[in-house]
Amino acid sequence: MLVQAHGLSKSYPKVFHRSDRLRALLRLLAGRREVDATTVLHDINLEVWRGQSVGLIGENGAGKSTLLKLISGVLTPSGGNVKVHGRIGALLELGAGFHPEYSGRENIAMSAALYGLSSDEIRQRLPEIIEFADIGHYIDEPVKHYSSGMVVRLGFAVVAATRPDLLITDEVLAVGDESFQKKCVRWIEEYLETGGTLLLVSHSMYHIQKLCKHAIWLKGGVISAQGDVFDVTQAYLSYHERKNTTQAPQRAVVEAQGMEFHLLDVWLNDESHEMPLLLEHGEELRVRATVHSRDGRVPVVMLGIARADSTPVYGVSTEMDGAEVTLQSPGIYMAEVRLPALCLLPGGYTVRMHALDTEGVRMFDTIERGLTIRGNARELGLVRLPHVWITPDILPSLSGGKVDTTS
Ligand SMILES: Nc1ncnc2c1ncn2[C@@H]1O[C@H](COP(=O)(O)OP(=O)(O)OP(=O)(O)O)[C@@H](O)[C@H]1O
Repeated sequence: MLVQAHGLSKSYPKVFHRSDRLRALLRLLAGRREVDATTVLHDINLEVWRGQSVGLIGENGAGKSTLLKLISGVLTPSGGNVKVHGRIGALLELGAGFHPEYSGRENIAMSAALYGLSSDEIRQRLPEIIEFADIGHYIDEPVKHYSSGMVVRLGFAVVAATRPDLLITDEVLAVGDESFQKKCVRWIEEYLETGGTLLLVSHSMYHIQKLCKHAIWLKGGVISAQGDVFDVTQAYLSYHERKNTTQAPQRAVVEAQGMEFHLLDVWLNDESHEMPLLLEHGEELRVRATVHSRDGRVPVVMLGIARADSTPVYGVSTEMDGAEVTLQSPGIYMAEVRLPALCLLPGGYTVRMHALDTEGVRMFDTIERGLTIRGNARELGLVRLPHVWITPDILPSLSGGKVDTTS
């Protein structure tokens, strides 16, 4: 086991207002040491095994960064304890660990030394780290002149070169540009394939699902759910869906218009209204979406089907199938996918179309439509799978060759 946390908690003193500070000072002067505190993490029990990839999700202020800082030793717990049996590579706050006055090159040397690389190793790996960071002549400029993206590039390049036992990253993928994100995702995938362990904080469920097999949902400083990444992210997303239905709907529309890839509309069998589409079991489903691309780049479009209780059924994208989207007018693309003889069992489903960037890495927009499959079926589950019962009457024909399956 790589990480073991027992009853971990963290409190911060309550000193948000001037009056809080004054009260704290008066207490100290009166010889009382205890101060009012807010507990932001309560009784966290956690185990991470070697080779696991764990996503940490939750709303703003849920305590994700605090938990990562406790695990990486940047903060000390107020209660409980955490043990890490291995070398940690942590990408936490932007630029933490870099000296602003020194150049990128000098900072690489200092950070790599802190990670335990010898001066020979640093000299050997420097070109590879500089190549990974790929920030051109800025490598010899002081870090204080860097953009946030450049700082992340430098940080990731150093951590990648040191290949830690446990990689801890906090929203790193959200800062870099698309090509760097892609490079980081590829590096993390390779790192995991070769036995690495990952603890990743991200607000992007796409990245969490792509890189992690397990997930932990932190809510108000306690673990609300943990387990299989799809179960936990689905539970988290449906919690948000329920929450958002009680909020003003205009917000989503306004936000969507500022997006790089914005879904204009989604049609199920040529219908685009809010009412669920009614379909007989075994009929064809056609799903069409139009996407506005702010700078004209070609989007990746993804289709997802889930049962009404959020159980995922199927997901596929134009990128996975190597399918092209159609340019309709400047900046407007259309994607259509047809599912002949849809084998979903009768019930309520949600069809989702997602707009992603050209690389299929970042998800920008989602539109959902309801789908009701009608029909009489006593079978259980989500889909009707082709199958055959081996009955006495067809048994003799088995020796002759293949058996036809019913569908
Ligand atoms: N140094 C600090 N002093 C006081 N309170 C703090 C401090 N750092 C964090 N907090 C509080 O602790 C809570 C958890 O913060 P944390 O940064 O861990 O959340 P998070 O889940 O990472 O949020 P986000 O998604 O916004 O990054 C928040 O309410 C925050 O205001």
